[in-house]
Amino acid sequence: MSSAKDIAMSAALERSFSNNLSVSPSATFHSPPSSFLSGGLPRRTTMPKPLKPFNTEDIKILLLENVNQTGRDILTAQGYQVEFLKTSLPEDQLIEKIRDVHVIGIRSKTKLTEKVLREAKNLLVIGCFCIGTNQVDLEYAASHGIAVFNSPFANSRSVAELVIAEIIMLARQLGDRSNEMHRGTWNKVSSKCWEIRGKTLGIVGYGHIGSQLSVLAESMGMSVIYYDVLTLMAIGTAKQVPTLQALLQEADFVTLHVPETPETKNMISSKEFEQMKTGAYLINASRGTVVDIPALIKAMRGGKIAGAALDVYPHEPAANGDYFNAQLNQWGEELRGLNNIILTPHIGGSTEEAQRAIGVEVADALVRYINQGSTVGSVNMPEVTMRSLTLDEPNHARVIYIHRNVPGVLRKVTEILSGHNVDRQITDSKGKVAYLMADVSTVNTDDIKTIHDSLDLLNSRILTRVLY
Ligand SMILES: NC(=O)C1=CN([C@@H]2O[C@H](COP(=O)(O)OP(=O)(O)OC[C@H]3O[C@@H](n4cnc5c(N)ncnc54)[C@H](O)[C@@H]3O)[C@@H](O)[C@H]2O)C=CC1
Ligand SMILES: O=C(O)C(=O)COP(=O)(O)O
Repeated sequence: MSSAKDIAMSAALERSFSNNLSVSPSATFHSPPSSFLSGGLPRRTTMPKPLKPFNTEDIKILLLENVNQTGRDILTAQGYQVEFLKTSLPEDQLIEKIRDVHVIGIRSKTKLTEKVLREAKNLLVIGCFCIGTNQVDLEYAASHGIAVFNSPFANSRSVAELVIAEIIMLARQLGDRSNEMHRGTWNKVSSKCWEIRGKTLGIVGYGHIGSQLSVLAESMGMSVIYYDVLTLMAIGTAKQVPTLQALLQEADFVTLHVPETPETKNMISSKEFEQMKTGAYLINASRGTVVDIPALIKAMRGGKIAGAALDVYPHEPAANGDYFNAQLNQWGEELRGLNNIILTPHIGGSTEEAQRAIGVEVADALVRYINQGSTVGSVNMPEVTMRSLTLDEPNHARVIYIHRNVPGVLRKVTEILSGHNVDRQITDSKGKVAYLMADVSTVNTDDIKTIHDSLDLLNSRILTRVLY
């Protein structure tokens, strides 16, 4: 029977068949860093050391958009090769780079379209170190066996706090007064400056951010109404309204917290501005496509809208630097010329607290997926996990078979595994893709190769991985 080390070697070899990993002859087990153990998998009282599968130095990771140090530390501690860039990349450079890597970490700017992903022949997993996943073609990724993870709420509080600040800034025209003082002008006015106490906040999209904001706004004396496509539990004394129109007609401040989808594109346009109260305010910290910017400019110039705060834009640059001058948009100059408009460079989630938490959460999810195949928290794969195999379980292998969700697959997989003891197995599906995970024992190097090759020959195969 092979030793655990042999099996790790063979696992690395097996992976090289499906993922073109180069395999170093020095594959060994290392004691795992603490992050490996902190991933939310079942713990035992006397914790056997989880196996560190295959040669982790073979895993190549590209991190873009200044992913936080916490995340980089977790990934480098695993021994992976981590390349880090502060900015996003233009499409041609992205395509060049993505061909080579097994993992890519991005934030909201990097567009992983079908065109880009088609070139990503070795890619196993994408980490979105942010909330939004609209920048990734999730369906294409899933149908090619690429799992996608994000951080669903680690920056929600930061966004909600930014919006609170903006509500008061707009109500008191703070941006304009501050700009005037910077230019040396003393302009003390109270006309059309308001307290927020007693005013109505209309929240569009009552998810993680919207509901957090609801709590903060009520604690400052605002009344909260919200509109959402789902019927959701109201927090505090907030009230759900049945239509967007009902919200727009009643709210003094309208704030948007919906994802970017075809339905939310230009959700707030001329018709919606017409429906808003005269003198109302608009805040958009969701996605730039949700607001029709020329319509906003018109509504502000005509006095219908008394102020606006924009954190997000239809086109955002890959790196810090000149924006309105560099971007091909006709309205940049017009926006800057308006009164009482706050323009921020997509900083809703940009706090130390949020970025550190996101770094840890997403990097941990990537490690669990790469090393153990666990898809818990994935946004485009069925959620499947099992406890990790440990050093006191030699001659085991973990089989991961991502396949098209069609009839008859399980029978064929069972046949392939039938010569071995299947210690545990779990399978689940999401749409057209299914994910099967099985731990088999009494396997040696040749067995693993046979299992891998046989699974690879099935018509239903999307991706086969054998770990340990
Ligand atoms: N400015 C920034 O830095 C940040 C922006 N965001 C953006 O904020 C968005 C919202 O974030 P979360 O609250 O965490 O998302 P979430 O998924 O928790 O909540 C979104 C809510 O919008 C609702 N919704 C979806 N489509 C809708 C529609 N057509 N009409 C009405 N409601 C609709 C959903 O049912 C859900 O309740 C993210 O998708 C992201 O695009 C998120 C974090 C930071
Ligand atoms: O979390 C999100 O969806 C955001 O919009 C924040 O994006 P960022 O990480 O700042 O690129």
